[in-house]
Amino acid sequence: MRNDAVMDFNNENYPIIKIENLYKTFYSKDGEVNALKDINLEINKGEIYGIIGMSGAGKSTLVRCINYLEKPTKGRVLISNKDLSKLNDKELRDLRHSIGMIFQQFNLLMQETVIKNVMFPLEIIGTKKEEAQKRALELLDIVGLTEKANSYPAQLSGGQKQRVAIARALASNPSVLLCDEATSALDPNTTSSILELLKDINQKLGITIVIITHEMSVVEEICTHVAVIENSRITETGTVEDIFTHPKSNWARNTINPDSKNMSPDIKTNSLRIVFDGSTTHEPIISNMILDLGVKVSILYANVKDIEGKALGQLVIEIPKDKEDREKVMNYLNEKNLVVEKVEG
Ligand SMILES: Nc1ncnc2c1ncn2[C@@H]1O[C@H](COP(=O)(O)OP(=O)(O)OP(=O)(O)O)[C@@H](O)[C@H]1O
Repeated sequence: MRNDAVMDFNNENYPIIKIENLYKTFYSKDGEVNALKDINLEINKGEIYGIIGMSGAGKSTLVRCINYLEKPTKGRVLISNKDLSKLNDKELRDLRHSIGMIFQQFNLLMQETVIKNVMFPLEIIGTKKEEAQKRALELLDIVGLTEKANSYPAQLSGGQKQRVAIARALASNPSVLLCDEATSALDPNTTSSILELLKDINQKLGITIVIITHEMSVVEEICTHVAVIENSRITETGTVEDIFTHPKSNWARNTINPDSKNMSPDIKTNSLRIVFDGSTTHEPIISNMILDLGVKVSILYANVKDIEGKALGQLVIEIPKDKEDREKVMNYLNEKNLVVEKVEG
C-alpha cells in the first residue's frame, strides 16, 4: 500500500507536482542569493522529468523545495493539488515518505549492512523487524543486489551503492522519486545501468521520477520531459523531442546545436539545418540525396540521436552555391517532409 494518508497521488485530474511562481532567496552575512526566481512547473504522474542546467543554476534548491526540505520564500508547491504550505510538520513528514530521494553521494549508513540500510526507513515508521527484512529483500531483488545483503557499503562499487540508495528510497512505497545528480559520480556504463533501473522502476512501479542533472546525455537516455534552468530561472520546458528538435533557450541551443558562431558568414548562407523530429525513419537521407540528385553536399555537423526508437536532432549541411542545384536540394528535402531551417546565430 502506498502511503497516501496526506494526499491522493492517484488523482490524475491534477499534476502530481505543480510549482507556481516560486522564489527562493538565501540570506547570509555576505548578502542575498536569489537561487530561484519565478519558477513555474507542472509534472504529471508517470513522467520522467529532467531538470537540467549548469552548476549553480538552482537545480538542487528547486528539488529540495519540491519536498519542502527547503521552504520557498514566495510561491507555492502543490503535490496532487495539496498546497504544502498548508501542511503541519507531521503531514510534511508523512508526505516525505511518499517522495523518495537519491543523491550523488549515496548518503548510506557506512557502519550498517546493505539490508540494514534498506530496512532503516521502514523501522523509523514502525514496521516490525521481520516485515521490514522481508520488504528489504524484495527491494534488493528489484535493484539486483540480493547477494550483497550482508555486505557493508565500503565493499560495494559506486553503482552498487546507488542501487542500495534506490532500494532504500523505494522502501516506503513512494509515488515520486527525486534524483539529485544521482549518476554524476558514476562512469558512463554504470550511469546507463542505473538509468535503465530507474526507467524500469518508473514503468513497473508507476513511480514519477524527477531527475536533476547537468548532463544532456542523461536527459536523452531516460527523460520524457525536461525543464532547462539558467541563472535561477526556467528558460524552457517541453518534451525531450521538443528540446532536441527546437531548442529555444540559449543553453539548450548551445548544447544541442552546432556552434554556428564559428562558421564564416559565407558558409552560413550556404548551409541548412535539417531537423529530425522523430517522424522520419533512419534512412540515410543525405547519401541517398547525393546519389539521386548528383549534387555535392557536405555534412558540417551532425547530432542525430536515437531516442526511444525515433531519430531526433539536427544535421547541418553545406549546399551547392548554384541556384538550380540548390532548388533541387530544397525540393528533395521538402518531399521527404523534413523540417529545414536556415542556420542562424
Ligand atoms: N543554504 C544556502 N545558503 C546560501 N546560498 C545557497 C544555499 N544553498 C544554495 N545556495 C546558492 O544558491 C545558488 C543555487 O544553488 P544550487 O545548489 O541550487 O545550484 P545547482 O544548480 O544545484 O548547482 P550544482 O549542480 O553545483 O549543485 C548558488 O548560488 C548557491 O551558492
